[in-house]
Amino acid sequence: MLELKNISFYSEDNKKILDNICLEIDNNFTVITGPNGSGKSTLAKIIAGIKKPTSGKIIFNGEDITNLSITERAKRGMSYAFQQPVRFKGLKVKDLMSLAAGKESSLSEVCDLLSEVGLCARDYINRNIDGTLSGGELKRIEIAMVIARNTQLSIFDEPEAGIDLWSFQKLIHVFEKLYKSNDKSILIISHQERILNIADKIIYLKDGVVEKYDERENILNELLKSTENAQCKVLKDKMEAK
Ligand SMILES: Nc1ncnc2c1ncn2[C@@H]1O[C@H](COP(=O)(O)OP(=O)(O)OP(=O)(O)O)[C@@H](O)[C@H]1O
Repeated sequence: MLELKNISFYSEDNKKILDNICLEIDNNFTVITGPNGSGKSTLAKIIAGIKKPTSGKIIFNGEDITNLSITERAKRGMSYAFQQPVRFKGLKVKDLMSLAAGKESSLSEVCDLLSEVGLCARDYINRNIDGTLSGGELKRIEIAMVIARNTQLSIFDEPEAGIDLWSFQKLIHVFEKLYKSNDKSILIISHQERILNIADKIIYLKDGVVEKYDERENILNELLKSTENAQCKVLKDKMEAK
């Protein structure tokens, strides 16, 4: 479905952010994880068309989409939820859901979507999408929008960021349902063990390079162990410093 061929990305000040990424992502539930600053968001933005790679190609369903805009990619079946949600001036929540679904959504459809992401429909349906909504509320509305779009590939950048534990628990079910109910694919950038636990495949990025890419069962234990070891080392260093 999605193929990344030799994708590299350099910032304006010529810093290497992604180095020759080669990946094939099939119809499944894939999680990209890795340390802060390893290039996860940059890679997701390159896939969605928000950033252009410095070199390399992106193939989606056999078509080279490297030079296509976000809108053109969206038309071909890709949607993206930002780590920092965007505000849509002059639009109400219910309008946004209809726009995302590409049809006039009924009240009950919008209510279902909002409750999926843990928002009480009655309180939010007529709210304006503006600065009066909290970061977590905006984030959940944006996730609901991606669900409403129901495209072949949905990309979520750190859906857990700014979301309380209770809503996060619900979101996990939403992702599972979205993935299992139809043969759509999900690509999530996440540090959360609970999301890693439901992935089919995990991509581990480090310093702009794919260090590991495998089925969850072949990679997760090793990843968690290395995180534990890293945490132990920090603790040990702190104790030794005392
Ligand atoms: N336009 C830019 N100019 C300079 N550096 C950049 C630019 N965009 C990203 N970077 C740097 O590239 C690296 C990768 O950033 P990116 O946001 O992709 O990381 P990430 O893995 O998603 O991190 P996090 O887990 O903290 O969200 C970081 O060191 C970041 O500071």
